Amino acid sequence: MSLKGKVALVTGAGQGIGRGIALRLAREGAALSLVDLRQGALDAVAAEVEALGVKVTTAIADVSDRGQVRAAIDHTETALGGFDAIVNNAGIAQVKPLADVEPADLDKILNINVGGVLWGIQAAAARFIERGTKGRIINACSIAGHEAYALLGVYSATKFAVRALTQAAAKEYASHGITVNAYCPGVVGTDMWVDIDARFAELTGAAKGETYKKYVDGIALGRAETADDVAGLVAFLAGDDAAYMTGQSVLIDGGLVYR
Ligand SMILES: NC(=O)C1=CN([C@@H]2O[C@H](COP(=O)(O)OP(=O)(O)OC[C@H]3O[C@@H](n4cnc5c(N)ncnc54)[C@H](O)[C@@H]3O)[C@@H](O)[C@H]2O)C=CC1
Ligand SMILES: CC(=O)C(C)=O
Repeated sequence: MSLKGKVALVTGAGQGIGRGIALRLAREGAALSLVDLRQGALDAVAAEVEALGVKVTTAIADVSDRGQVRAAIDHTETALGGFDAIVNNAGIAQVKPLADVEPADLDKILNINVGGVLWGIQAAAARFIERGTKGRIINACSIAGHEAYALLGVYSATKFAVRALTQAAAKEYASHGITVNAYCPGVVGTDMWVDIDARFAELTGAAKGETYKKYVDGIALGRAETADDVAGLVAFLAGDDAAYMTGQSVLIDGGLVYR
């Protein structure tokens, strides 16, 4: 598929899955607006994107802040001359037994994982409608959005919420030709999983690496997922071949959760 002439904004683009998505969309010809919390990380990914021969810009924004998300979209249009797709990828994990969750924990993860996706949907849809763009909204869900995991209960709840927002937004914006879908990765070897594994070790006494290995051992295709595995699905969702698809939260996990 070609995304030549399209402009895509990716949040959480400074590393991990977001970086992989940015590079893949760039390889398909899209101009990229990279959004994250850390300028150094954004600059490094921007250099990789630029080397692929497409235009790129960066913006610092905390996705839990609605005003900052809107400002990042404004910046994208000004810098790249358009805005066709948003990938609401930024998210955090939290490993805790439900009994130990504090109000501040809940606020933080809801504000980023659910608020960040909601503000991205809201701001992108408003701009697409204003411009008459049949835009694409693509959200980060997870296997944990289809099946909740012990010690990842609140994280799982945020991903169930992303699935709900994806369905509701698809219904609300379909009449404008805007599609809304989500990708649901399994176990991707990013820093997020390094942290999850370390927290499981603290809480359960598992050896370092043991929890990650246990999860990966459950994957039918026999290996951990890469950011590029996820990015291929996101490129499809951003492209013409997905024009008739909306409201779906698609599992891409090598065979781990079956729905
Ligand atoms: N790693 C995995 O196995 C899986 C990850 N996911 C989801 O994929 C998405 C990306 O995950 P990873 O790349 O693994 O995570 P990561 O932790 O490696 O990278 C996340 C990026 O998001 C940025 N970020 C965090 N909070 C932010 C905020 N408030 N505003 C702006 N940027 C922020 C971070 O600075 C970082 O660059 C997340 O939504 C995650 O829940 C879903 C399923 C599996
Ligand atoms: C990080 C994540 O979504 C899982 C369940 O691996």
